[in-house]
Amino acid sequence: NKATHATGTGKGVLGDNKSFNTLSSSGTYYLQDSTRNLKTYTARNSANENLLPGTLLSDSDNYWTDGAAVDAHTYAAEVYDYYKTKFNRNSFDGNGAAIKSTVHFGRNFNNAYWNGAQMIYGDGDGSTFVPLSGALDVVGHEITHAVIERSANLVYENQSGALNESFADVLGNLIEDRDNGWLLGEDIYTPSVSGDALRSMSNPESQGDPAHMDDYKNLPNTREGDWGGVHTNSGIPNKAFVNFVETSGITRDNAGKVWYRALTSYMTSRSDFDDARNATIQAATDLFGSSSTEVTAVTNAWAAVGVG
Ligand SMILES: Cc1cccc(C(=O)O)c1OC(=O)C1CC1
Ligand SMILES: [Ca+2]
Ligand SMILES: [Zn+2]
Repeated sequence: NKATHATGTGKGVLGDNKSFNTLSSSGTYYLQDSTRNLKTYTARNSANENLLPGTLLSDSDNYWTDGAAVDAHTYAAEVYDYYKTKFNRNSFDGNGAAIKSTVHFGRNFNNAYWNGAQMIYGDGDGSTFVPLSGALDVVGHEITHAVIERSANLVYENQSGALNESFADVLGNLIEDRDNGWLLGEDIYTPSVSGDALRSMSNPESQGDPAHMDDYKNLPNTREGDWGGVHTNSGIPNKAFVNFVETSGITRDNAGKVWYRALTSYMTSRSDFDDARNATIQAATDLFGSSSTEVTAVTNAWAAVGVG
């Protein structure tokens, strides 16, 4: 008998109820959404990347109690839908590529990343992080790394790497779509501390990150130097995006269209902050006209962080 679509239900990492597409085959349900080409696996706490993607998650009654898996699957569906409906992009490659997510990678693993082929989520150590798929902005960030790789393919070091991180933060928060929500990872970071986050786009300095070129951190291009500070110098383009949204009165959707068009039409692997400024000005010009308030706002937004 062939596999058929089913609807699973379950609780996410934070105990919230949700439903999602699963596949039913020979009496077993699988975490596979064939309408969006999503598959969610478990590494069963192995840290061996050679065993990825691991085991496709299955369940006997389609009621799922693995919160990390439920969130990885449902949030990947939300990210897929965002790219499809807002930008008419079918998956990260634009061609319906399978979005594979593996949860429970490693032990106490405080990390989440795109490894060039799939997403990998650790469970966190319970004090710095809870399972990292439990935040929509994180899942949006990780899948956007894949979109970036298949478009501008910004090299993950120095200014191009900081742009890679920034575009992932921007899209992650646009997809999460919270009121004045410019924090990253707030839902899964330090469960015993409220109000903090991994990063803040509106106030990078609050997490020790620069919000202006004057404070650009010249870190070594090594693992210890975070490849030239890609997760910290991202504060500068992040702040530029927040300036753009908050001074122009543009909708978040239209701001996202400007950034997406810059990324996919004008930026390349070695684009630096000045190139990103020019790309976003060109994209705003394409979409709203050279004398539009949007073009003025995006120009001022970069100037305010010392770019241009
Ligand atoms: C938690 C974490 C550790 C290392 C790299 C990344 C990474 O994906 O760059 C990472 O995920 C994030 O930054 C998400 C957005 C909060
Ligand atoms: Ca957020
Ligand atoms: Zn990242």
